Amino acid sequence: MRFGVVGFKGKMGKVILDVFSNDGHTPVLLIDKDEIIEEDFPEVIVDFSTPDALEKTSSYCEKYNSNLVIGTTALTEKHLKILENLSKKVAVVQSYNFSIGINILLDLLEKATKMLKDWDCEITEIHHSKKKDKPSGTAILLKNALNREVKIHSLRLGGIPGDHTVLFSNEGELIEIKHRAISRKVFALGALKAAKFILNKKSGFYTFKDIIKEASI
Ligand SMILES: NC(=O)C1=CN([C@@H]2O[C@H](COP(=O)(O)OP(=O)(O)OC[C@H]3O[C@@H](n4cnc5c(N)ncnc54)[C@H](O)[C@@H]3O)[C@@H](O)[C@H]2O)C=CC1
Ligand SMILES: O=C(O)C1=N[C@H](C(=O)O)C[C@H](O)C1
Repeated sequence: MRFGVVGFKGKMGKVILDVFSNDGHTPVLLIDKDEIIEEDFPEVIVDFSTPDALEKTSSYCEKYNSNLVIGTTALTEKHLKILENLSKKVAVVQSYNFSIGINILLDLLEKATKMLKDWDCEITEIHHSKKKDKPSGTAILLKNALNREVKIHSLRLGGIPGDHTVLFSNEGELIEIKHRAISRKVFALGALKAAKFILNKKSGFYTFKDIIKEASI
């Protein structure tokens, strides 16, 4: 496929370029804060950058009729509205976490929270010191799956790609449900799976959870 990357100079952008190129796909549009390299029209644009880039990303999707995979976190209502409108014209996959493990964990939590409704519950997330947003997008997804008020504890240190733990405890027991991304490649592989999924779709809004359900992982 011909693909574009928004945020191509960033940590995720570089890994996405590597993973997509190694799978035989061709980068034809590269966008970062201060540079645009436009060689051809992309069938899919992948955006792991910053919420401020979204209007530009959306305008490129419209210009080229490109489908969009977006992993950028810290989106507000305004950004979600832009994505909703865009998804009437092209296919959009949006997720705050493109790992398979977290998306399975979301399903498990919906069940666990019902079984453990009288237990205390809190979330911890640990990421590299360069991460700009807090709490992580994934922690917000986990909180939504728990469907109750829970505290999120955020730590920023070193080069950790992404650890998330949900803790349930009563007087005598502690259950820890933990996910660790061992490298950023896992998110790029998820983005590739999403890009292949929407390649020939006309329009619509999807999450990564929809995709792994349909593909049976
Ligand atoms: N959904 C997922 O699975 C994952 C999401 N992320 C998210 O992806 C985003 C990027 O993460 P990193 O690569 O670690 O950050 P980063 O800071 O290393 O890279 C961001 C890139 O975006 C560029 N950028 C800034 N403003 C821009 C603009 N207006 N237009 C175009 N490009 C612009 C920056 O110059 C930089 O190259 C974050 O929101 C992060 O939370 C990260 C990993 C996994
Ligand atoms: O910024 C990151 O690095 C990550 N961001 C996502 C998030 O905010 O949840 C996903 C992953 O944890 C890595």
